[in-house]
Amino acid sequence: MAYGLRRLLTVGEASDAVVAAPPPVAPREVFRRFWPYTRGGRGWFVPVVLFSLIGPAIDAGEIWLFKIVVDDVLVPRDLGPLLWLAPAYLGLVVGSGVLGFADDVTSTWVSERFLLTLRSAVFGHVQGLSLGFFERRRLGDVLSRVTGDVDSVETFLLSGVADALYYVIQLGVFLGLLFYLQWDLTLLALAIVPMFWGAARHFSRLIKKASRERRRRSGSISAIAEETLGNVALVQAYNRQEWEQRRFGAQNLGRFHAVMASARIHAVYRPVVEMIEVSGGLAVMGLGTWKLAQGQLTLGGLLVFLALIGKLYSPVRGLSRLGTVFYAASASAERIIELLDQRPQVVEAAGARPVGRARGDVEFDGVGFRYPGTSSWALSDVSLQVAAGQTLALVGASGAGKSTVAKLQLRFYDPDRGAVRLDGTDLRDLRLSDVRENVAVVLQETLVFQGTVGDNIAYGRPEATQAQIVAAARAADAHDFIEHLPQGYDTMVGQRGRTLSGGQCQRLAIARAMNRDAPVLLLDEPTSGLDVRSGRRIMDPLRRLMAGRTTIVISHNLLTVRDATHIAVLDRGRVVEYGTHDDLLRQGGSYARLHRLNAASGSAAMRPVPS
Ligand SMILES: Nc1ncnc2c1ncn2[C@@H]1O[C@H](COP(=O)(O)OP(=O)(O)OP(=O)(O)O)[C@@H](O)[C@H]1O
Repeated sequence: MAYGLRRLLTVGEASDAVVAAPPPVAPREVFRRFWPYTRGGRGWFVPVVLFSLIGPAIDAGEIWLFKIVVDDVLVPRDLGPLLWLAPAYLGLVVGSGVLGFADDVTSTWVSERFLLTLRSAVFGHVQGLSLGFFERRRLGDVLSRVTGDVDSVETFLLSGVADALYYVIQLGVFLGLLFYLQWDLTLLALAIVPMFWGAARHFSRLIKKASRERRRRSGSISAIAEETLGNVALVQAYNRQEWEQRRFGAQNLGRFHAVMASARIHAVYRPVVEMIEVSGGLAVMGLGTWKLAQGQLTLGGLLVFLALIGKLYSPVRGLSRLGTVFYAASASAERIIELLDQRPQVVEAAGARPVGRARGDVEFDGVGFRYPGTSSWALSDVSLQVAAGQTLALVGASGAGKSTVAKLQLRFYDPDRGAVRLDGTDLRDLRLSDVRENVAVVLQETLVFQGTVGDNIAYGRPEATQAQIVAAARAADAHDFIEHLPQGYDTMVGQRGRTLSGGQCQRLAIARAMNRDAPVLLLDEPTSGLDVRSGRRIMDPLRRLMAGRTTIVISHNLLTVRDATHIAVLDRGRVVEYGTHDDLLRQGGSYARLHRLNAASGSAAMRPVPS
């Protein structure tokens, strides 16, 4: 029997959850962390407390009137007192209705205000984290925390506390009345309270465990759904639907088990509480009937006493249930705290200098960099110099470190050794937003947002006028195709530009960079993914974009590379060749070898392989 019960209350914590559980946090710490977010709604705490005081008083009044009805109307069979009792009773009911309305509206306002502040704060915090965080974490889980877990924190901090207060006041009022009526019967009724607490303590621990598991599984479900649906083309092309379905199913089943465990625990807990309550009630009824027989108590007195006991148990039960609710909510609070505790790896220095518009001199000076949590150097001892207006082309095998150079230039990461400089100043001494203000990017995978074509071009400079947007589009050779879209610049483009072709997306990205008009330009394989014709087609717009700007171009397209002032060949994080196109041809190294190969095959594309 004991074994069966233990199995019934077991919460399985399987190790296959996609998302790890956060470290536990003490309730006091949860309060300390979230209390500041109640600012702005605290003025309303006073009326909420006041309503909690009046509510039980009205309840007690109603019960007291009931006693008078029994003793003065029913027992003597006299209608007289009903003339004042009826309006008094109605008055109390109306009062309680008005109070209930005010209480509902204010407490919802306070709770929702808190949620409004907290959710925005969590979103703002997550947005401010460094790229490294997003490269390590599962986006779906982060989303589930911002949307789902935030709600539970409210229970912990506000509605839970308000309910607790309400129950304590109810307890005080009813206990006072009970002691006033019959102190010995009250003591007997209270004998069960320690049993309540014991049961609540035991069960709340189990419930917390189940809730933690449930939230973790919910995070895993969102993570898999986000990954699968976000890459639906890949999933379908490789017929991985069934595999993804199984992966999703496993987490879904994990959540099901966690919810079932929680339901079983609650289902056992409820009758346990009821049993304790009924035994208390029966004991009181026994002693009460004996007192009635002895003439020490009127019938009205006994009925009122029993009604009050019923009322008394409700806050006791409520308080013990609240314990379990608290524990369940704290599982979510832990997930939010873990998110809030993440610090951006890239932070702005205290006395960071504003830059304004930079000249555009870029320098990598003995840069060494390892991605957090990895042991190999993605870049080691990389020194590069690009004077304002010049172009540096980076070539190298896949994984050589080309994109890492771009990430350091944008200060998505800081180098572990050496320094990256803009106009001679270490990026770490400059204002972060200014560093990025001075760089425009065109990436391999073009990022197109849900919105109109015009909005997408204006993304980097929202204050741009329509004329500026059109000028940027013309320079990017995008104006013609935009004009042919159903609503021109007002045509909506889907997320990630699914409604545009690769070349069109790329020209949109060039227009966006053009509109941004930054002195430094980062082009990360802007022609990759395009066929030869589309690739050639964006060369002219690219050249127009590069004119007068410092450009770092990562490319295996010979046309872009040849134009560059300098070319650096990267191999396993090191610069192995550096010079102009002609220098490198003369040196006869891997660049020259590739160039010969390309010339022989007549192809414009080149991708050096490590020799
Ligand atoms: N977020 C990351 N965390 C850990 N390691 C990373 C991360 N991004 C890149 N790396 C590693 O750093 C090295 C350099 O990667 P990088 O993306 O800079 O290469 P790349 O030359 O741009 O390659 P490609 O031409 O394929 O885009 C690789 O070994 C890669 O595995």
